[in-house]
Amino acid sequence: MKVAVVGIGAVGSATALSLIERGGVCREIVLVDVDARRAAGVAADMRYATPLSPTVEVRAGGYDALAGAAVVAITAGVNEKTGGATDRSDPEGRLRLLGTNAEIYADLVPKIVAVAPEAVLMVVTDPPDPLADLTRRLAGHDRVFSTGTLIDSLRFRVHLADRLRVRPRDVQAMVVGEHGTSEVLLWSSASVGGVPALELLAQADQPLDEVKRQIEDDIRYANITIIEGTGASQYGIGAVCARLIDAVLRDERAVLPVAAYHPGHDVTLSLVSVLGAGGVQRMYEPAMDAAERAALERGAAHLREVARRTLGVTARTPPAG
Ligand SMILES: NC(=O)c1ccc[n+]([C@@H]2O[C@H](COP(=O)([O-])OP(=O)(O)OC[C@H]3O[C@@H](n4cnc5c(N)ncnc54)[C@H](O)[C@@H]3O)[C@@H](O)[C@H]2O)c1
Repeated sequence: MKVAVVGIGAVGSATALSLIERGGVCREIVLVDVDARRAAGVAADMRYATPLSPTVEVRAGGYDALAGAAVVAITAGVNEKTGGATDRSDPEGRLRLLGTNAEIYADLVPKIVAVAPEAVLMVVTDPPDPLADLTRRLAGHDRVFSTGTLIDSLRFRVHLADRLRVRPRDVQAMVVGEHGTSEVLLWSSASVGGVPALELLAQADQPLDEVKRQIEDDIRYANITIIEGTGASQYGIGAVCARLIDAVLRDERAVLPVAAYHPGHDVTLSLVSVLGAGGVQRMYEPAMDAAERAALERGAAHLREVARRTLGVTARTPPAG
């Protein structure tokens, strides 16, 4: 199996390395970047890690090298730092990057689809949900999903686990909606070993509202906290990308909060998605209380408005081709 990564900056490089280290996900990894020398340098560096993992080849190439790719991860474009989206008080957040990155996608998606018409396209570039809507349209097919709120859900689990002093793996907690400022943390269903997380947090000395607000801020602005330290969030998302590619290639039908076009909301957003061959196979609405549901509806309406305003289309516009 061949996997391609388009955009070999911080996120693309972390994705490729995670794929190698995860092991056994694919036989070949192709790296493509508008800066061909950069892609070649990263491939040359990573090749030396491959003898430590199950057999995998890494090489750089042009778009022609995507022929036969089963999954293409698109990580090309400006990040929050370069695109000026690092202000915690800005309600638009990552949506500020849409204009610039939509132009980049308009250039590269047709090139990908021309050589890899069967590939599942995984959108990682910010803002991933509107860009997945655009990609679906440009590609002319529905095998498109975005990494959505899986990374936010992992952050939720990690910060809850910190507070509750348990390992994150044993925390069940999900974020749905937009991968962005309108995302919705599902506090009502967050649990540890079947015990509601809110009940456990209420036993702490600190007032519950304060704890919730602190955790929400940690998650909502995790990207900015990371960027203030390193300039780019990359390792967490790189691991997420490799995990999702694995789920697609093995047709796992893994149940994960990733984003795909949802006809009911008429936009791409994250719900409970079944991920396997071909991308997202089904989506379910998770249990939500009234406030969470209202927040999800508001976020979806905002995403629809963004699609109309910035892309000049609604996601319902039939795919081209
Ligand atoms: N979905 C998520 O959860 C998530 C998490 C972290 C970052 N991101 C996003 O991922 C994107 C990449 O971030 P980064 O930190 O790696 O940025 P970066 O600047 O390090 O890398 C971007 C790469 O894209 C390449 N590129 C630009 N235009 C291209 C084109 N037309 N064709 C091919 N390659 C092109 C650049 O040469 C560069 O190597 C950003 O939009 C960032 O905000 C998303």
